[in-house]
Amino acid sequence: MSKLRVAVLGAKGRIGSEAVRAVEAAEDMELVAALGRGDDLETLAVSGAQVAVELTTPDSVMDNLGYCVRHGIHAVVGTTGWTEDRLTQLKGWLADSPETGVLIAPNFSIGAVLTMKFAQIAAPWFESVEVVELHHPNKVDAPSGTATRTAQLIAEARAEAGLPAAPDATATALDGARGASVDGVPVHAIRLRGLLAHQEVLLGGEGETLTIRHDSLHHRSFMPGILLAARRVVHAPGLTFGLEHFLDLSAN
Ligand SMILES: NC(=O)c1ccc[n+]([C@@H]2O[C@H](COP(=O)([O-])OP(=O)(O)OC[C@H]3O[C@@H](n4cnc5c(N)ncnc54)[C@H](O)[C@@H]3O)[C@@H](O)[C@H]2O)c1
Ligand SMILES: O=C(O)C1=N[C@H](C(=O)O)CCC1
Repeated sequence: MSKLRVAVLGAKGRIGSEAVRAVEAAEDMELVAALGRGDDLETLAVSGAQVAVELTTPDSVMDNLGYCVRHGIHAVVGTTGWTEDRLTQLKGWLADSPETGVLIAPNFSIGAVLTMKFAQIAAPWFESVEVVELHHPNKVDAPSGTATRTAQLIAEARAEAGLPAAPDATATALDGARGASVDGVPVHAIRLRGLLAHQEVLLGGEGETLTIRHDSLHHRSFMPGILLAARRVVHAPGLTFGLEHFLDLSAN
């Protein structure tokens, strides 16, 4: 059987360099290109890449995806910084290239995907909820893409259940003391040397609290999700947002 031809963009970065090793080690894949900042995107077409794994920076991702979609190269995207405007632009490009698939995953680690799912399930049952994300201090965006997505899913679940805003009597606060509000859910971002990527979802009701915590301790935690996504995205035209759509998360 022919191998899946995979390229990595951001190949010298923290997660990109790990992805290069993971693709090289995968028996059903061939690493056909490994691009860093300033490298010629034409390499992707010339190398015959079927899937580009995009792990660069929020200022580079749109140009890279524009190229991939124009050339019918499927993409698996871990880069953060997604806004409604960016998603609308990407969907427009995909409409002109209907056989191309793009998977955007706020987080590729299975534990983080499950954290989001568990938080979504728990959200309607608790009065209070806050999200704390903790990352290495070289991270350029805050809050993390994972925390933003987690808060959006929680807010949707609370709205569907008809829950009012969480109780909060704060009358005076220093700017930032109550975190950033993502759809009404407070999100707090910690940056600390020694950390990689961690998240806590804190839920509270009368007389009880529930804490859902996930820790990525090594960039290897993201690799099974990236490889799975690369295998699946070639069969999933259009935009898929969230790795959970490529996993069967239904409980037996
Ligand atoms: N979804 C996930 O599971 C997940 C996990 C970890 C990191 N991330 C995200 O991935 C991105 C990269 O994270 P990182 O920690 O590896 O950052 P990093 O700064 O270590 O790596 C980014 C790399 O991309 C390169 N780059 C920038 N523009 C480029 C371009 N146009 N073409 C090719 N390469 C380019 C940079 O030179 C750098 O080497 C961030 O947005 C981060 O939040 C996502
Ligand atoms: O290290 C990073 O940067 C990470 N970024 C993603 C995010 O913003 O959620 C995923 C976790 C690691």
